[in-house]
Amino acid sequence: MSRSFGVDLRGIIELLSQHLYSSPRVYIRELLQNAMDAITARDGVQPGGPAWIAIEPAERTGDGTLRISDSGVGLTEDEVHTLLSTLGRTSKRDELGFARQDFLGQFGVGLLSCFLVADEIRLVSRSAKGGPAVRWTADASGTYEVVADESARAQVGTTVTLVPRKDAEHWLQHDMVAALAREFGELLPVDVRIGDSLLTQPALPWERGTDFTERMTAYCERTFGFRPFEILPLDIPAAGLTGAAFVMPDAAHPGARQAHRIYLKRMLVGDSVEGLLPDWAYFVRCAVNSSALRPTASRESLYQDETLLAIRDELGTVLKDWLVRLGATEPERAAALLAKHQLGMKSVALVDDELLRLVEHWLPFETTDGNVTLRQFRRRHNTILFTSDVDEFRQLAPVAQAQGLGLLNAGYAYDAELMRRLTEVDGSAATRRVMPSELFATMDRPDPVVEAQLRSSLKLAQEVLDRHDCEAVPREFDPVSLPALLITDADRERQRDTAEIGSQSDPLWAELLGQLAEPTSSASQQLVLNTRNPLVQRLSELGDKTLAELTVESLYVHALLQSRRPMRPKDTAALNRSFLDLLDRAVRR
Ligand SMILES: Nc1ncnc2c1ncn2[C@@H]1O[C@H](COP(=O)(O)OP(=O)(O)OP(=O)(O)O)[C@@H](O)[C@H]1O
Repeated sequence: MSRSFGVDLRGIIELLSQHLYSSPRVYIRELLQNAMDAITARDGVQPGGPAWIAIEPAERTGDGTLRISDSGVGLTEDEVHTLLSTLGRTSKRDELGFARQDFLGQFGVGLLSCFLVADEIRLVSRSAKGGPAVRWTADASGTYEVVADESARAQVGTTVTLVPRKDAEHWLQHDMVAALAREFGELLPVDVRIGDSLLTQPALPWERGTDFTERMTAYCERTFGFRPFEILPLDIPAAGLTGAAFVMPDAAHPGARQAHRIYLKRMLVGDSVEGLLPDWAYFVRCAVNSSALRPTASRESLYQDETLLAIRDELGTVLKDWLVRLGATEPERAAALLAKHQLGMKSVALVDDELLRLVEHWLPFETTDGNVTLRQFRRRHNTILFTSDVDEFRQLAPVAQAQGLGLLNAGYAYDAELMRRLTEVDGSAATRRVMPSELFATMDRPDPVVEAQLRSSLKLAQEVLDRHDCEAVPREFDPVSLPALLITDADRERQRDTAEIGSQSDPLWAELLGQLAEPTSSASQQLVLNTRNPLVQRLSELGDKTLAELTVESLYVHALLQSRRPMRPKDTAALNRSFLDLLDRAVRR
Protein backbone atom coordinates (compact mmCIF):
# COMPACT_ATOMS: atom_id res chain seq x y z
CA MET A 1 0.00 0.00 0.00
CA SER A 2 1.44 3.42 -0.93
CA ARG A 3 1.54 6.20 1.63
CA SER A 4 2.15 9.97 1.49
CA PHE A 5 5.06 11.71 3.17
CA GLY A 6 4.26 13.53 6.37
CA VAL A 7 5.73 17.02 6.79
CA ASP A 8 6.93 18.59 10.02
CA LEU A 9 5.96 22.23 9.42
CA ARG A 10 8.18 23.54 12.24
CA GLY A 11 11.18 21.88 10.59
CA ILE A 12 10.26 23.42 7.24
CA ILE A 13 9.85 26.89 8.78
CA GLU A 14 13.24 26.51 10.40
CA LEU A 15 14.71 25.51 7.06
CA LEU A 16 13.18 28.53 5.34
CA SER A 17 14.23 31.00 7.98
CA GLN A 18 17.76 29.76 8.43
CA HIS A 19 18.69 28.59 4.97
CA LEU A 20 16.41 30.00 2.29
CA TYR A 21 15.56 33.56 3.22
CA SER A 22 18.17 35.96 4.50
CA SER A 23 15.72 37.77 6.80
CA PRO A 24 12.08 37.68 7.95
CA ARG A 25 11.59 40.91 5.97
CA VAL A 26 10.77 38.82 2.88
CA TYR A 27 7.33 37.96 4.27
CA ILE A 28 6.02 41.31 2.97
CA ARG A 29 7.42 40.57 -0.45
CA GLU A 30 5.71 37.17 -0.56
CA LEU A 31 2.36 38.66 0.48
CA LEU A 32 2.61 41.45 -2.10
CA GLN A 33 3.60 38.92 -4.71
CA ASN A 34 0.59 36.68 -4.02
CA ALA A 35 -1.73 39.67 -4.12
CA MET A 36 -0.19 40.90 -7.36
CA ASP A 37 -0.44 37.44 -8.97
CA ALA A 38 -4.09 37.14 -7.89
CA ILE A 39 -4.82 40.51 -9.56
CA THR A 40 -3.04 39.33 -12.73
CA ALA A 41 -5.09 36.10 -12.67
CA ARG A 42 -8.32 38.06 -12.27
CA ASP A 43 -7.40 40.27 -15.20
CA GLY A 44 -7.13 37.08 -17.24
CA VAL A 45 -10.77 36.12 -16.53
CA GLN A 46 -12.29 39.57 -15.97
CA PRO A 47 -10.14 42.05 -17.93
CA GLY A 48 -10.12 45.62 -16.66
CA GLY A 49 -11.42 44.74 -13.20
CA PRO A 50 -10.29 46.43 -9.98
CA ALA A 51 -6.56 46.26 -9.22
CA TRP A 52 -5.48 47.32 -5.74
CA ILE A 53 -3.66 46.07 -2.67
CA ALA A 54 -4.29 47.55 0.78
CA ILE A 55 -2.05 47.03 3.81
CA GLU A 56 -3.22 47.69 7.35
CA PRO A 57 -0.35 47.59 9.82
CA ALA A 58 -0.68 46.76 13.52
CA GLU A 59 -1.43 50.38 14.48
CA ARG A 60 -4.36 50.42 12.05
CA THR A 61 -5.92 47.05 12.90
CA GLY A 62 -5.52 47.92 16.59
CA ASP A 63 -5.04 44.31 17.73
CA GLY A 64 -1.37 43.80 16.81
CA THR A 65 -2.19 41.90 13.61
CA LEU A 66 -1.31 42.92 10.05
CA ARG A 67 -3.90 42.72 7.28
CA ILE A 68 -3.27 42.73 3.55
CA SER A 69 -6.20 42.71 1.16
CA ASP A 70 -6.31 42.47 -2.60
CA SER A 71 -8.87 42.70 -5.38
CA GLY A 72 -7.47 39.55 -7.00
CA VAL A 73 -9.11 36.43 -8.36
CA GLY A 74 -9.67 34.90 -4.90
CA LEU A 75 -9.87 31.20 -4.01
CA THR A 76 -12.71 28.70 -3.96
CA GLU A 77 -13.03 26.23 -1.08
CA ASP A 78 -11.55 23.45 -3.23
CA GLU A 79 -8.61 25.63 -4.22
CA VAL A 80 -7.95 26.49 -0.60
CA HIS A 81 -7.67 22.78 0.16
CA THR A 82 -5.41 21.96 -2.74
CA LEU A 83 -3.30 25.11 -3.01
CA LEU A 84 -2.95 26.52 0.48
CA SER A 85 -2.78 23.36 2.46
CA THR A 86 -0.22 21.44 0.44
CA LEU A 87 3.41 22.45 0.54
CA GLY A 88 4.89 23.11 -2.90
CA ARG A 89 1.47 23.26 -4.58
CA THR A 90 0.97 26.36 -6.71
CA SER A 91 -1.51 27.72 -9.23
CA LYS A 92 1.31 29.43 -11.11
CA ARG A 93 2.70 26.54 -13.13
CA ASP A 94 1.23 24.96 -16.25
CA GLU A 95 0.29 21.28 -16.70
CA LEU A 96 3.90 20.48 -17.61
CA GLY A 97 5.21 22.10 -14.46
CA PHE A 98 6.71 25.20 -16.12
CA ALA A 99 6.39 28.55 -14.37
CA ARG A 100 3.72 30.61 -16.06
CA GLN A 101 5.10 33.79 -17.57
CA ASP A 102 2.64 36.27 -16.10
CA PHE A 103 3.19 35.35 -12.45
CA LEU A 104 5.79 36.26 -9.91
CA GLY A 105 5.41 33.14 -7.75
CA GLN A 106 6.17 29.61 -8.88
CA PHE A 107 7.34 27.41 -6.02
CA GLY A 108 4.30 27.11 -3.76
CA VAL A 109 6.18 27.86 -0.53
CA GLY A 110 6.05 31.69 -0.32
CA LEU A 111 3.11 31.91 2.05
CA LEU A 112 5.05 29.87 4.60
CA SER A 113 7.50 32.75 4.99
CA CYS A 114 4.72 34.49 6.97
CA PHE A 115 5.44 32.01 9.76
CA LEU A 116 8.81 33.73 10.16
CA VAL A 117 6.91 36.57 11.86
CA ALA A 118 3.48 35.05 12.63
CA ASP A 119 2.12 32.25 14.78
CA GLU A 120 -1.10 32.14 12.87
CA ILE A 121 -2.19 33.02 9.33
CA ARG A 122 -5.83 33.74 8.62
CA LEU A 123 -7.11 34.02 5.09
CA VAL A 124 -10.55 35.03 3.94
CA SER A 125 -11.32 34.84 0.24
CA ARG A 126 -14.09 35.05 -2.32
CA SER A 127 -13.40 33.65 -5.76
CA ALA A 128 -14.19 35.37 -9.04
CA LYS A 129 -15.30 31.91 -10.17
CA GLY A 130 -18.26 32.00 -7.77
CA GLY A 131 -19.15 29.85 -4.73
CA PRO A 132 -19.27 30.94 -1.09
CA ALA A 133 -16.57 32.95 0.65
CA VAL A 134 -14.12 30.81 2.56
CA ARG A 135 -12.02 31.11 5.72
CA TRP A 136 -8.72 29.30 6.14
CA THR A 137 -6.76 29.46 9.38
CA ALA A 138 -3.38 27.82 9.84
CA ASP A 139 -0.94 27.77 12.72
CA ALA A 140 2.79 27.27 12.80
CA SER A 141 2.46 23.76 14.25
CA GLY A 142 0.99 22.60 10.95
CA THR A 143 -2.73 22.39 11.61
CA TYR A 144 -5.29 24.25 9.55
CA GLU A 145 -9.02 24.69 9.32
CA VAL A 146 -11.23 25.55 6.33
CA VAL A 147 -14.76 26.87 6.72
CA ALA A 148 -17.13 28.04 3.99
CA ASP A 149 -18.66 31.26 5.35
CA GLU A 150 -20.86 33.23 2.98
CA SER A 151 -20.84 36.24 5.34
CA ALA A 152 -17.03 36.36 5.67
CA ARG A 153 -16.49 38.65 2.69
CA ALA A 154 -18.73 40.27 0.10
CA GLN A 155 -16.25 41.36 -2.59
CA VAL A 156 -14.17 39.11 -4.81
CA GLY A 157 -10.61 39.07 -3.51
CA THR A 158 -8.56 37.95 -0.54
CA THR A 159 -7.52 39.26 2.86
CA VAL A 160 -4.63 37.70 4.75
CA THR A 161 -4.23 38.45 8.46
CA LEU A 162 -1.04 37.68 10.39
CA VAL A 163 -1.07 37.17 14.16
CA PRO A 164 2.45 38.07 15.30
CA ARG A 165 4.84 35.68 16.94
CA LYS A 166 6.18 36.65 20.31
CA ASP A 167 9.10 39.07 19.77
CA ALA A 168 8.17 39.61 16.10
CA GLU A 169 5.55 42.30 16.75
CA HIS A 170 7.77 45.04 15.30
CA TRP A 171 7.76 43.36 11.87
CA LEU A 172 4.04 44.16 11.60
CA GLN A 173 4.20 47.82 12.62
CA HIS A 174 3.64 50.74 10.29
CA ASP A 175 7.12 52.13 9.74
CA MET A 176 8.71 48.75 9.17
CA VAL A 177 5.92 47.53 6.89
CA ALA A 178 5.80 50.79 4.90
CA ALA A 179 9.57 50.73 4.35
CA LEU A 180 9.59 47.09 3.26
CA ALA A 181 6.52 47.37 1.05
CA ARG A 182 7.95 50.45 -0.64
CA GLU A 183 11.31 48.79 -1.18
CA PHE A 184 9.95 45.59 -2.69
CA GLY A 185 6.77 46.81 -4.33
CA GLU A 186 7.27 50.44 -5.25
CA LEU A 187 7.25 49.69 -8.99
CA LEU A 188 4.30 47.27 -9.04
CA PRO A 189 1.78 48.26 -11.73
CA VAL A 190 -1.18 48.48 -9.31
CA ASP A 191 -2.10 50.80 -6.44
CA VAL A 192 -0.53 49.59 -3.20
CA ARG A 193 -1.64 51.59 -0.16
CA ILE A 194 -0.63 51.48 3.45
CA GLY A 195 -3.35 53.17 5.45
CA ASP A 196 -4.22 56.13 3.27
CA SER A 197 -0.89 56.64 1.55
CA LEU A 198 0.00 55.34 -1.89
CA LEU A 199 3.32 53.45 -2.03
CA THR A 200 3.57 52.72 -5.73
CA GLN A 201 4.75 54.94 -8.55
CA PRO A 202 3.52 54.19 -12.04
CA ALA A 203 6.70 54.95 -14.04
CA LEU A 204 9.96 52.97 -13.98
CA PRO A 205 12.74 55.28 -12.75
CA TRP A 206 14.73 54.87 -15.98
CA GLU A 207 11.87 55.73 -18.33
CA ARG A 208 13.21 58.14 -20.96
CA GLY A 209 12.29 61.79 -20.81
CA THR A 210 13.85 65.20 -21.10
CA ASP A 211 15.56 65.15 -17.69
CA PHE A 212 16.79 61.55 -17.99
CA THR A 213 20.41 62.30 -17.07
CA GLU A 214 19.59 64.41 -14.00
CA ARG A 215 17.00 61.93 -12.77
CA MET A 216 19.31 58.98 -13.27
CA THR A 217 22.27 60.74 -11.66
CA ALA A 218 20.18 61.38 -8.57
CA TYR A 219 18.85 57.82 -8.69
CA CYS A 220 22.38 56.38 -8.86
CA GLU A 221 23.55 58.53 -5.96
CA ARG A 222 20.56 57.42 -3.91
CA THR A 223 20.78 53.77 -4.86
CA PHE A 224 24.48 53.03 -5.24
CA GLY A 225 26.07 55.95 -3.42
CA PHE A 226 28.17 57.35 -6.27
CA ARG A 227 27.87 60.00 -8.97
CA PRO A 228 28.11 58.06 -12.23
CA PHE A 229 30.83 58.70 -14.78
CA GLU A 230 28.34 57.68 -17.46
CA ILE A 231 24.74 56.48 -17.61
CA LEU A 232 23.80 54.02 -20.32
CA PRO A 233 20.13 53.31 -20.97
CA LEU A 234 19.50 49.57 -21.32
CA ASP A 235 16.78 48.10 -23.48
CA ILE A 236 16.61 44.47 -24.59
CA PRO A 237 13.06 43.94 -25.85
CA ALA A 238 13.56 40.21 -26.44
CA ALA A 239 14.24 39.73 -22.72
CA GLY A 240 11.65 42.26 -21.62
CA LEU A 241 14.53 44.12 -20.00
CA THR A 242 14.84 47.84 -19.44
CA GLY A 243 17.04 49.78 -17.08
CA ALA A 244 20.23 51.74 -16.82
CA ALA A 245 23.92 50.96 -16.36
CA PHE A 246 26.03 53.29 -14.24
CA VAL A 247 29.79 53.45 -14.75
CA MET A 248 31.64 54.02 -11.49
CA PRO A 249 33.81 57.13 -11.45
CA ASP A 250 36.45 55.73 -9.10
CA ALA A 251 38.57 52.63 -9.12
CA ALA A 252 36.75 49.58 -7.86
CA HIS A 253 38.41 46.39 -6.78
CA PRO A 254 38.10 43.84 -9.59
CA GLY A 255 37.35 41.15 -7.01
CA ALA A 256 34.56 43.17 -5.44
CA ARG A 257 31.10 41.64 -5.66
CA GLN A 258 28.93 42.92 -8.45
CA ALA A 259 25.90 44.54 -6.89
CA HIS A 260 23.00 45.27 -9.20
CA ARG A 261 19.51 46.42 -8.33
CA ILE A 262 17.20 44.01 -10.05
CA TYR A 263 13.44 43.90 -10.40
CA LEU A 264 11.67 40.93 -11.89
CA LYS A 265 8.24 41.80 -13.24
CA ARG A 266 8.58 45.05 -11.27
CA MET A 267 9.14 43.29 -7.91
CA LEU A 268 12.52 43.95 -6.31
CA VAL A 269 14.84 40.96 -6.10
CA GLY A 270 17.55 42.89 -4.31
CA ASP A 271 20.06 45.68 -4.61
CA SER A 272 23.19 43.58 -4.49
CA VAL A 273 22.34 40.88 -6.99
CA GLU A 274 25.26 39.32 -8.81
CA GLY A 275 25.73 37.82 -12.24
CA LEU A 276 23.88 40.26 -14.50
CA LEU A 277 27.08 41.48 -16.19
CA PRO A 278 30.22 39.62 -17.28
CA ASP A 279 32.94 39.55 -14.60
CA TRP A 280 35.07 42.03 -16.48
CA ALA A 281 32.45 44.77 -16.09
CA TYR A 282 33.15 45.00 -12.37
CA PHE A 283 33.15 48.82 -12.52
CA VAL A 284 29.54 49.07 -13.70
CA ARG A 285 26.34 48.84 -11.64
CA CYS A 286 22.92 48.29 -13.18
CA ALA A 287 19.34 48.90 -12.18
CA VAL A 288 16.99 46.86 -14.35
CA ASN A 289 13.57 45.34 -14.60
CA SER A 290 13.11 42.14 -16.57
CA SER A 291 10.15 39.94 -17.32
CA ALA A 292 12.21 37.05 -18.67
CA LEU A 293 14.78 36.40 -15.94
CA ARG A 294 13.93 33.96 -13.16
CA PRO A 295 14.71 34.17 -9.48
CA THR A 296 16.03 31.36 -7.32
CA ALA A 297 13.59 30.01 -4.72
CA SER A 298 14.75 32.54 -2.14
CA ARG A 299 14.02 35.28 -4.69
CA GLU A 300 17.21 36.97 -3.59
CA SER A 301 19.36 36.06 -6.57
CA LEU A 302 19.06 35.20 -10.26
CA TYR A 303 18.65 31.68 -11.56
CA GLN A 304 21.59 30.86 -13.85
CA ASP A 305 19.80 29.80 -17.00
CA GLU A 306 20.31 30.38 -20.70
CA THR A 307 18.24 33.54 -20.62
CA LEU A 308 20.58 35.03 -18.03
CA LEU A 309 23.63 34.00 -20.08
CA ALA A 310 22.16 35.58 -23.22
CA ILE A 311 21.28 38.79 -21.37
CA ARG A 312 24.74 38.92 -19.79
CA ASP A 313 26.34 38.58 -23.24
CA GLU A 314 24.14 41.25 -24.71
CA LEU A 315 24.76 43.71 -21.86
CA GLY A 316 28.49 42.97 -22.18
CA THR A 317 28.29 43.92 -25.86
CA VAL A 318 26.45 47.15 -25.04
CA LEU A 319 29.23 48.11 -22.61
CA LYS A 320 32.01 47.12 -24.96
CA ASP A 321 30.52 49.10 -27.82
CA TRP A 322 30.23 52.08 -25.55
CA LEU A 323 33.86 51.76 -24.42
CA VAL A 324 35.12 51.57 -27.98
CA ARG A 325 32.89 54.49 -29.02
CA LEU A 326 34.08 56.57 -26.09
CA GLY A 327 37.71 55.89 -27.02
CA ALA A 328 37.05 57.09 -30.56
CA THR A 329 34.79 60.08 -29.92
CA GLU A 330 35.87 61.44 -26.54
CA PRO A 331 39.48 60.35 -26.07
CA GLU A 332 40.04 62.69 -23.13
CA ARG A 333 37.12 61.30 -21.14
CA ALA A 334 38.17 57.80 -22.12
CA ALA A 335 41.67 58.49 -20.84
CA ALA A 336 40.27 59.81 -17.55
CA LEU A 337 38.20 56.66 -17.14
CA LEU A 338 41.11 54.45 -18.04
CA ALA A 339 43.35 56.11 -15.54
CA LYS A 340 40.95 54.92 -12.85
CA HIS A 341 40.14 51.45 -14.09
CA GLN A 342 42.97 50.21 -16.25
CA LEU A 343 44.80 48.34 -13.53
CA GLY A 344 41.65 46.39 -12.70
CA MET A 345 40.84 45.84 -16.36
CA LYS A 346 44.29 44.47 -17.02
CA SER A 347 44.12 42.14 -14.04
CA VAL A 348 40.77 40.72 -15.21
CA ALA A 349 42.00 40.49 -18.82
CA LEU A 350 44.53 37.92 -17.62
CA VAL A 351 41.71 35.49 -16.91
CA ASP A 352 38.97 36.75 -19.21
CA ASP A 353 39.59 36.59 -22.95
CA GLU A 354 36.76 38.99 -23.72
CA LEU A 355 38.37 41.68 -21.67
CA LEU A 356 41.76 40.76 -23.11
CA ARG A 357 40.37 41.68 -26.53
CA LEU A 358 38.92 44.86 -25.16
CA VAL A 359 42.22 45.82 -23.55
CA GLU A 360 43.95 45.03 -26.82
CA HIS A 361 41.50 47.18 -28.70
CA TRP A 362 41.28 50.04 -26.29
CA LEU A 363 44.07 50.60 -23.78
CA PRO A 364 46.96 52.74 -24.97
CA PHE A 365 50.50 51.51 -24.25
CA GLU A 366 53.75 53.45 -24.37
CA THR A 367 55.68 52.41 -27.46
CA THR A 368 58.35 53.68 -29.83
CA ASP A 369 55.42 54.74 -32.07
CA GLY A 370 53.97 56.89 -29.27
CA ASN A 371 50.92 55.94 -27.22
CA VAL A 372 49.02 53.36 -29.25
CA THR A 373 46.77 50.39 -28.56
CA LEU A 374 48.10 46.85 -28.76
CA ARG A 375 45.93 46.26 -31.80
CA GLN A 376 47.36 49.25 -33.67
CA PHE A 377 50.88 48.24 -32.68
CA ARG A 378 50.34 44.68 -33.87
CA ARG A 379 48.94 45.91 -37.16
CA ARG A 380 52.17 47.81 -37.80
CA HIS A 381 54.71 45.38 -36.41
CA ASN A 382 53.01 41.95 -36.41
CA THR A 383 54.89 40.83 -33.33
CA ILE A 384 54.88 42.94 -30.19
CA LEU A 385 58.48 43.30 -29.07
CA PHE A 386 58.44 44.45 -25.47
CA THR A 387 60.61 45.15 -22.48
CA SER A 388 59.24 44.14 -19.11
CA ASP A 389 61.04 46.90 -17.29
CA VAL A 390 60.24 50.61 -17.56
CA ASP A 391 63.86 51.71 -17.21
CA GLU A 392 64.99 49.22 -19.80
CA PHE A 393 62.40 50.65 -22.16
CA ARG A 394 63.60 54.22 -21.60
CA GLN A 395 67.13 53.13 -22.34
CA LEU A 396 66.44 50.97 -25.37
CA ALA A 397 63.61 52.92 -27.00
CA PRO A 398 65.79 55.55 -28.75
CA VAL A 399 68.12 52.87 -30.12
CA ALA A 400 65.27 50.63 -31.25
CA GLN A 401 63.46 53.57 -32.77
CA ALA A 402 66.53 54.71 -34.68
CA GLN A 403 66.79 51.23 -36.17
CA GLY A 404 63.12 51.13 -37.15
CA LEU A 405 62.28 48.50 -34.53
CA GLY A 406 58.94 48.82 -32.74
CA LEU A 407 59.29 48.42 -28.98
CA LEU A 408 56.58 48.43 -26.34
CA ASN A 409 56.88 49.26 -22.69
CA ALA A 410 55.35 46.36 -20.76
CA GLY A 411 56.98 47.40 -17.52
CA TYR A 412 53.89 48.32 -15.47
CA ALA A 413 51.75 46.03 -13.33
CA TYR A 414 50.20 43.09 -15.26
CA ASP A 415 51.73 44.19 -18.61
CA ALA A 416 54.25 41.39 -18.98
CA GLU A 417 51.59 38.83 -17.95
CA LEU A 418 49.26 40.33 -20.56
CA MET A 419 51.92 39.80 -23.20
CA ARG A 420 52.27 36.19 -22.09
CA ARG A 421 48.49 35.76 -22.22
CA LEU A 422 48.36 37.17 -25.78
CA THR A 423 50.97 34.63 -26.80
CA GLU A 424 48.95 31.83 -25.22
CA VAL A 425 45.81 32.91 -27.05
CA ASP A 426 47.22 34.05 -30.41
CA GLY A 427 50.31 31.90 -30.81
CA SER A 428 53.99 32.37 -30.22
CA ALA A 429 54.38 35.08 -32.88
CA ALA A 430 52.09 37.49 -31.01
CA THR A 431 54.56 38.93 -28.52
CA ARG A 432 58.22 38.55 -27.60
CA ARG A 433 60.31 40.00 -24.82
CA VAL A 434 63.38 41.78 -26.14
CA MET A 435 66.59 41.37 -24.19
CA PRO A 436 69.06 44.28 -24.38
CA SER A 437 71.67 41.90 -25.74
CA GLU A 438 69.34 41.12 -28.65
CA LEU A 439 69.33 44.75 -29.67
CA PHE A 440 73.10 44.71 -29.43
CA ALA A 441 73.17 41.82 -31.90
CA THR A 442 71.38 43.96 -34.49
CA MET A 443 74.10 46.64 -34.38
CA ASP A 444 76.82 46.67 -37.04
CA ARG A 445 80.51 46.22 -36.30
CA PRO A 446 82.44 49.36 -37.17
CA ASP A 447 84.41 49.68 -40.36
CA PRO A 448 87.81 47.88 -39.89
CA VAL A 449 89.64 51.14 -40.56
CA VAL A 450 87.68 52.95 -37.84
CA GLU A 451 88.17 50.01 -35.49
CA ALA A 452 91.91 50.07 -36.10
CA GLN A 453 92.00 53.81 -35.37
CA LEU A 454 90.18 53.22 -32.10
CA ARG A 455 92.28 50.25 -31.01
CA SER A 456 94.53 52.07 -28.56
CA SER A 457 91.69 54.11 -27.04
CA LEU A 458 89.65 50.91 -26.68
CA LYS A 459 92.50 49.30 -24.81
CA LEU A 460 92.62 52.24 -22.48
CA ALA A 461 88.84 52.22 -22.12
CA GLN A 462 88.96 48.56 -21.16
CA GLU A 463 91.48 49.28 -18.38
CA VAL A 464 89.11 51.89 -16.94
CA LEU A 465 86.02 49.73 -17.34
CA ASP A 466 87.63 46.69 -15.72
CA ARG A 467 87.09 48.51 -12.43
CA HIS A 468 83.35 48.42 -13.13
CA ASP A 469 83.15 44.83 -14.25
CA CYS A 470 82.33 46.11 -17.71
CA GLU A 471 83.49 45.28 -21.21
CA ALA A 472 84.06 47.96 -23.89
CA VAL A 473 82.60 47.07 -27.31
CA PRO A 474 82.63 49.30 -30.40
CA ARG A 475 79.51 49.28 -32.60
CA GLU A 476 77.93 51.50 -35.21
CA PHE A 477 74.40 52.50 -34.34
CA ASP A 478 71.80 55.25 -34.41
CA PRO A 479 71.04 57.70 -32.96
CA VAL A 480 74.40 59.31 -33.62
CA SER A 481 73.85 61.63 -30.64
CA LEU A 482 74.03 58.70 -28.21
CA PRO A 483 77.72 58.03 -27.41
CA ALA A 484 77.35 54.84 -25.41
CA LEU A 485 74.78 52.30 -24.32
CA LEU A 486 75.13 50.17 -21.21
CA ILE A 487 73.83 46.63 -21.64
CA THR A 488 73.40 44.49 -18.61
CA ASP A 489 73.04 40.78 -18.35
CA ALA A 490 70.52 40.33 -15.54
CA ASP A 491 71.90 36.94 -14.43
CA ARG A 492 75.48 38.08 -14.36
CA GLU A 493 74.39 41.23 -12.60
CA ARG A 494 72.83 39.15 -9.85
CA GLN A 495 76.03 37.15 -9.49
CA ARG A 496 78.00 40.34 -9.24
CA ASP A 497 75.74 41.75 -6.52
CA THR A 498 75.88 38.45 -4.69
CA ALA A 499 79.66 38.43 -4.78
CA GLU A 500 79.72 41.99 -3.48
CA ILE A 501 77.29 41.26 -0.61
CA GLY A 502 79.21 38.06 0.12
CA SER A 503 82.46 39.90 0.56
CA GLN A 504 80.84 42.28 3.03
CA SER A 505 78.65 39.95 5.07
CA ASP A 506 79.13 37.19 7.59
CA PRO A 507 80.36 33.78 6.36
CA LEU A 508 77.07 31.93 6.83
CA TRP A 509 75.12 34.45 4.76
CA ALA A 510 77.89 34.55 2.16
CA GLU A 511 77.81 30.76 1.84
CA LEU A 512 74.04 30.78 1.43
CA LEU A 513 74.20 33.42 -1.28
CA GLY A 514 77.13 31.66 -2.89
CA GLN A 515 74.94 28.62 -3.50
CA LEU A 516 72.54 30.76 -5.51
CA ALA A 517 75.24 32.22 -7.74
CA GLU A 518 77.33 30.36 -10.25
CA PRO A 519 80.98 31.28 -10.68
CA THR A 520 81.32 34.13 -13.15
CA SER A 521 84.03 34.48 -15.73
CA SER A 522 83.33 37.48 -17.95
CA ALA A 523 81.99 40.98 -17.32
CA SER A 524 78.36 41.43 -16.37
CA GLN A 525 77.95 44.65 -18.37
CA GLN A 526 78.91 45.90 -21.78
CA LEU A 527 79.47 49.52 -22.65
CA VAL A 528 78.66 49.69 -26.32
CA LEU A 529 80.58 52.67 -27.70
CA ASN A 530 78.91 54.28 -30.72
CA THR A 531 81.64 54.73 -33.30
CA ARG A 532 79.40 57.14 -35.22
CA ASN A 533 79.35 59.53 -32.29
CA PRO A 534 81.84 62.47 -32.59
CA LEU A 535 82.88 62.29 -28.92
CA VAL A 536 83.75 58.60 -29.22
CA GLN A 537 85.61 59.26 -32.47
CA ARG A 538 87.65 61.99 -30.82
CA LEU A 539 88.79 59.57 -28.07
CA SER A 540 91.51 58.22 -30.37
CA GLU A 541 92.85 61.73 -30.93
CA LEU A 542 93.34 62.48 -27.23
CA GLY A 543 97.02 62.66 -26.31
CA ASP A 544 96.31 63.19 -22.60
CA LYS A 545 95.89 59.73 -21.07
CA THR A 546 94.26 60.99 -17.84
CA LEU A 547 91.74 63.01 -19.83
CA ALA A 548 90.96 59.96 -21.97
CA GLU A 549 90.42 57.88 -18.81
CA LEU A 550 88.16 60.53 -17.35
CA THR A 551 86.17 60.67 -20.59
CA VAL A 552 85.66 56.89 -20.65
CA GLU A 553 84.58 56.85 -17.02
CA SER A 554 82.17 59.74 -17.71
CA LEU A 555 80.70 57.87 -20.66
CA TYR A 556 80.21 54.84 -18.46
CA VAL A 557 78.50 56.81 -15.67
CA HIS A 558 76.36 58.69 -18.19
CA ALA A 559 75.20 55.41 -19.75
CA LEU A 560 74.53 54.04 -16.27
CA LEU A 561 72.41 57.07 -15.41
CA GLN A 562 70.53 56.68 -18.69
CA SER A 563 69.75 53.10 -17.84
CA ARG A 564 68.20 54.36 -14.56
CA ARG A 565 69.57 51.45 -12.64
CA PRO A 566 70.27 52.07 -8.96
CA MET A 567 73.71 53.56 -8.33
CA ARG A 568 76.01 51.68 -5.99
CA PRO A 569 78.54 53.54 -3.81
CA LYS A 570 81.25 52.65 -6.32
CA ASP A 571 79.22 54.19 -9.14
CA THR A 572 78.51 57.38 -7.20
CA ALA A 573 82.22 57.70 -6.47
CA ALA A 574 82.99 57.33 -10.19
CA LEU A 575 80.35 59.94 -11.04
CA ASN A 576 81.81 62.45 -8.58
CA ARG A 577 85.37 61.77 -9.63
CA SER A 578 84.85 62.06 -13.38
CA PHE A 579 82.50 65.02 -13.19
CA LEU A 580 84.56 67.06 -10.74
CA ASP A 581 87.88 66.32 -12.42
CA LEU A 582 86.52 67.25 -15.85
CA LEU A 583 85.06 70.42 -14.36
CA ASP A 584 88.34 71.22 -12.69
CA ARG A 585 90.20 70.83 -15.98
CA ALA A 586 87.69 72.97 -17.82
CA VAL A 587 87.88 75.76 -15.22
CA ARG A 588 91.67 75.68 -14.98
CA ARG A 589 92.18 76.09 -18.69
N1 LIG B 1 -3.81 36.55 -2.11
C1 LIG B 1 -4.05 35.41 -2.79
N2 LIG B 1 -5.06 35.35 -3.68
C2 LIG B 1 -5.34 34.23 -4.39
N3 LIG B 1 -4.62 33.11 -4.26
C3 LIG B 1 -3.61 33.09 -3.40
C4 LIG B 1 -3.24 34.22 -2.62
N4 LIG B 1 -2.20 33.91 -1.84
C5 LIG B 1 -1.85 32.63 -2.16
N5 LIG B 1 -2.69 32.13 -3.10
C6 LIG B 1 -2.67 30.79 -3.70
O1 LIG B 1 -1.88 29.97 -2.86
C7 LIG B 1 -0.84 29.33 -3.66
C8 LIG B 1 0.39 29.11 -2.81
O2 LIG B 1 0.96 30.38 -2.47
P1 LIG B 1 2.49 30.52 -2.10
O3 LIG B 1 2.75 31.95 -1.82
O4 LIG B 1 2.80 29.55 -1.01
O5 LIG B 1 3.25 30.02 -3.39
P2 LIG B 1 3.35 30.65 -4.86
O6 LIG B 1 3.04 32.09 -4.82
O7 LIG B 1 2.54 29.79 -5.77
O8 LIG B 1 4.87 30.40 -5.20
P3 LIG B 1 6.18 31.02 -4.48
O9 LIG B 1 6.61 30.02 -3.50
O10 LIG B 1 7.13 31.18 -5.62
O11 LIG B 1 5.74 32.32 -3.89
C9 LIG B 1 -0.64 30.24 -4.81
O12 LIG B 1 -0.14 29.52 -5.93
C10 LIG B 1 -2.03 30.81 -5.05
O13 LIG B 1 -2.76 29.94 -5.87
